Amino acid sequence: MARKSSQTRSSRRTLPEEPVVIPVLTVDRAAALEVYDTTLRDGAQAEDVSFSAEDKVRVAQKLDELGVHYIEGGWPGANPKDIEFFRIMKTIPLKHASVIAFGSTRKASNSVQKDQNLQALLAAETKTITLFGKTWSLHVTDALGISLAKNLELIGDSIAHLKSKGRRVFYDAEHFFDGYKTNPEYALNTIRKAVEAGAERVILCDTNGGAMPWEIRAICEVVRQEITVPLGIHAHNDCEMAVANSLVAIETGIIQVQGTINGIGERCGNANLCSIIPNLELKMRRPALGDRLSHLKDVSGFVTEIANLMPNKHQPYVGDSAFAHKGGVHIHAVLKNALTYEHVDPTRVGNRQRVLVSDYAGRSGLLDKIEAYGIKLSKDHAKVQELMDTLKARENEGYQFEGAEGSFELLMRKAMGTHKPAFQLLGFRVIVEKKQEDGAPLSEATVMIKVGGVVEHTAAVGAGPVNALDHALRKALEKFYPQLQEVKLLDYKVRVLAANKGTESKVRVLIESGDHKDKWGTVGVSENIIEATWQALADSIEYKLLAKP
Ligand SMILES: CC(=O)SCCNC(=O)CCNC(=O)[C@H](O)C(C)(C)COP(=O)(O)OP(=O)(O)OC[C@H]1O[C@@H](n2cnc3c(N)ncnc32)[C@H](O)[C@@H]1OP(=O)(O)O
Ligand SMILES: CC(=O)C(=O)O
Repeated sequence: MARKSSQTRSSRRTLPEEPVVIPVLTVDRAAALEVYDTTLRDGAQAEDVSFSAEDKVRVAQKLDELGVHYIEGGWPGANPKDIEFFRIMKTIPLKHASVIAFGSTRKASNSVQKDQNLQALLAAETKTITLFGKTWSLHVTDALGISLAKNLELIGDSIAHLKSKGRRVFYDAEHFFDGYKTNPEYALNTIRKAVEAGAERVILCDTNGGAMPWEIRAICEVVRQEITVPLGIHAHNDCEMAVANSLVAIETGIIQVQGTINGIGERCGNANLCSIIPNLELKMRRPALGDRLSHLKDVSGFVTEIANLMPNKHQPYVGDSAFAHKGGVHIHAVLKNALTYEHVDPTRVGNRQRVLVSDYAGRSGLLDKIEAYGIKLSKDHAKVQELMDTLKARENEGYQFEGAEGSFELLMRKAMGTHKPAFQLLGFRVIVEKKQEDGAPLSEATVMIKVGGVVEHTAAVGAGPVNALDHALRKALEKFYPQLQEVKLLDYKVRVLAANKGTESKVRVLIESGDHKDKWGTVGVSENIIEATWQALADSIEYKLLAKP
């Protein structure tokens, strides 16, 4: 069967009549927007994230390809890794972005000349420096322990010093919204001071992420009347408002938006650029990256990998599930016209439509899958109903085919009567032996299989029973099918089904395998973890050996 990639499917995307346009309120729609990425600085402040200097360089290059305008690379006064990053970046030409060093205003006890933080910022040799300072009287008195007047001095002379050394300065007004709500006049005085000292941008920060969109709108509108330099917004996500707050700020005329890829950042994260950018481009018609928007999913995945985080499938726009349809009613409609259940075309952000196979699907979804293998059947064909029944029965037993397209393809071929098994299992045995209380257990597996008329019997050891079984099976099969040498086990997941049965529970094993050009998932279910593993392993091998074009 020739399988067509689901990526090649292009559902119709048409509307019978034009929708009414609800206008956005943007004051100055013509003003060019600046996308300021702080994945490498504020994103690195996320729990569980740690970038090496080399990681940071790779991410910076990727962000440059994406076309962001500014990349905040780190705080050079904070650690040697960040100093190293700025050193390396001096030797790497970027096409679109400028790299920015970040740090605070001088310490109250230091002069600007002696302040180590300002010295390190200058030593990073970036054209632009982003300096953050205190806005909120609470922070001035309780965190810094200085007078309100002294804080204004810190802001003014730190910025003026960096300007005198030929740097452009962007000023991050930390806790601007909380500060404004407590003492509006003082909050405005801090940013007036920054502008007077030469700051070219003033970025209003919702540092604690506690502001609501209507507060952001009202306060930004006041600041727009007071401050002549272009403004920015830097929002945190503690109330899950960071994206909304950033967009509302832009609607009031703010031109720089700060955020991180995938929204990573301290506590609940920063404003997610992977949502902000497509919302700007596709919903507000404000160009941010232009034709590079379609690189967004790729960049999102790259940062997840480098940060060593679990991908969030359900992330808007760029998650694997963002355009995945599971409900039968949805699938039925979306296959006729994608607009029925998709708010935008997934390809605009580099994503794709997916139709999932599950017991929530009806025959339309199944037919779509079958058609992807080049088979045309009518909706009421007996085979379709038979396969649907098998699928639902399997899902009822605990199988899940959403992440196991390899097992699904085998199931479908078996139902259609076109599958020729590559081997027959005659038996396996797995032994785990522990001889001493403090000794490591030994795992050994033997496998007997038949290929054509030839019986093969092999044994292998492994790091654990699964590994031993995998080794023994491959050892038995590789002389018949040398192409199996290129198959790698990429992921192995076990999920306990109905945990209330304790160690008697059924488990579902999901295996992801891959070779140099393809990746596939397979599944097994049993009360016995080794049997569940066997099913998933055997499917993985069978899938690899399918005759494909
Ligand atoms: C909202 C934000 O995300 S701001 C960025 C936050 N990010 C980070 O803090 C990550 C990097 N930070 C670090 O590595 C360290 O905190 C350093 C190197 C900057 C400072 O380390 P230390 O000198 O040991 O100070 P420590 O971390 O204990 O305390 C922070 C210091 O900064 C001072 N400080 C904080 N904000 C400001 C400011 N806006 N202006 C001047 N000084 C400030 C505090 O008063 C305190 O100084 P003190 O010890 O003299 O009272
Ligand atoms: C500057 C910054 O990161 C903040 O205020 O959140």
